[in-house]
This record gives sequence, C-alpha cells and structure tokens, in this order.
Amino acid sequence: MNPSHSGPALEIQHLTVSYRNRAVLSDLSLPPLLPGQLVALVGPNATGKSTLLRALAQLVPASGQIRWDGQDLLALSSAALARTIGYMPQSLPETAALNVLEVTLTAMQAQNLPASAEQLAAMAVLERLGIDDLALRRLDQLSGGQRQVAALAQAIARDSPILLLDEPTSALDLRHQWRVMNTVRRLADDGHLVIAVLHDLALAAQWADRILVLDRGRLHACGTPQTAITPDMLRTVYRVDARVQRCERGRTVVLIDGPAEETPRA
Ligand SMILES: Nc1ncnc2c1ncn2[C@@H]1O[C@H](COP(=O)(O)OP(=O)(O)OP(=O)(O)O)[C@@H](O)[C@H]1O
Repeated sequence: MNPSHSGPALEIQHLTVSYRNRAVLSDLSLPPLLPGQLVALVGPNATGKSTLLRALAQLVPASGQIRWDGQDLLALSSAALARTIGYMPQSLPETAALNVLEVTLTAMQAQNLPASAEQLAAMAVLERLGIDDLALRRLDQLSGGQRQVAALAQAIARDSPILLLDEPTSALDLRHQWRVMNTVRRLADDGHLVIAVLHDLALAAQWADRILVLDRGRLHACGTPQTAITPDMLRTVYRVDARVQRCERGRTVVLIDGPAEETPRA
C-alpha cells in the first residue's frame, strides 16, 4: 500500500484464473496501481500477462479481489464496467465488416454523447493517433499495424479511467511505436491508469513509471525501470545472460549475450 495515496487505486488481491482447471494466475496480489501511472506488464511468453488483462476486463472468470476506487470491479454491471475500463486486445478481428470510424464510435456508446459530439470526439481520437485518413477504411482492408492502431483508438475512445493495452506496439514500425507510446504516456499524465503488456524492455523502460514482471503467473518484481530491469531478473525470469546499460536521459539498453545456463527451476 502507498500510505500517502488517498485517491482511487486499482487493487488486485489473491487473483486466481484457471483454464480447464489449470491455474495460469495463482493467488496473484499486486501493489496498488494509481491514476497517472503507465505500468508496463512484462514477462516471458505464456506467463499470464494477457490473462491478467483479460481478467481485469472480465473476459475470463477470476476469483479474488479486484477493486477500483473502493468498488468491487467483479460486481460491476457491464455498462459500469465499460465506463471504467478500456481494453485493447492483441488484435481486432480481420473479418469485421465495420470501418475504423464505426468501431471507434461503437466504443463511445457508453458515454451517451449526442451523435454530432460523438462523431467529432471519434475523429479527434483518430487524429491523435494519426489514422484519421483511415476513418472510412474497413478493418479487413488494413495492414496489421494499421489494425493495431485502430484497436488502440477503440480502447482510448471509451475515455475510461483505466486502460488495458495488450501489446500495443508489437506490429508497429519505429515511428508509429513512438507515436503510440507518446499518446499513451500523455493519457497517463492526464490521470488515466494505463497498463500495457510490452515485450520490448527498452520501450518499457523509456516510457513506463512502473514495471510489473510476471513469471509463471506470479509477481516476480514491481518497481521502477531501474530497479526491475536487472541482469539478475533477466537471468531468473527470461533465462538469458544479459547486460543492462543505463544511457543518457535515463534510457535503458538490454544486451542479450545468450541463453543462461539451465538450472532446475523452483
Ligand atoms: N482460452 C484459453 N484456454 C486455455 N488455455 C489458455 C487460454 N488462453 C491462454 N491460455 C494459456 O494460458 C497461459 C498464459 O497465456 P497468456 O496469453 O496469458 O500468456 P502471455 O504471458 O500473455 O503470453 P505471450 O507473451 O506469449 O502473449 C498459456 O499457457 C496459454 O496457453
């Protein structure tokens, strides 16, 4: 707990999620996550990062406690949940017959805006992400990277206090990565709590305030980029020998030397 914090917080305690009786997240408890934070959720493949986001968005059944601003998220109606959480999946369906503007407008319905204001707000989101020229393009006519930015637009359009982003930059070139991370950083600075799954640790270190490292469904570390991204963590969690260099302006570079010598895992 952060004893000096008195506003809303996302509190996750004893969270367990299982698929067919196999626990993927097991009794997971996290420090409170606060508005204004950009939290990078990192960890190896299949360690439960997407499952955690999906549990928070109530797309998979979970047990334990998830509270936001003192309210039990697991007990919220779907309308209240839609006002509280914006969720960006790893990808939007390729086959959807909707265009980018239509999927963005769909996400805005929970706000009950007049139609003209809704249209303007949706276009403002697309402009912010640099995809306003794609507004009338159908999802099945977009590239993978364009579809990823459209998925982000849909999540942002909800204007919810919590944003959950599942690998928002994995399909993007360097310029679009920067634009997306800059937009996401600004949303956090404006008071949203943003939790983003990121595989690129340099990107996570550059933009996030907090790094949550998951390892096989458990919290391995939670801290600043400096405290969480270390050679020791990389050896234990990712099983690679690596060097971590801190460069100018606080940038972090991770240099992988190779797979760590295998030792039996606990
Ligand atoms: N719908 C499902 N049914 C059964 N098992 C699932 C399902 N979704 C995920 N899993 C399993 O749960 C585990 C965690 O998956 P999850 O997608 O949460 O991992 P992740 O950390 O996001 O991985 P990645 O980095 O590869 O995207 C994996 O072993 C995966 O096979």
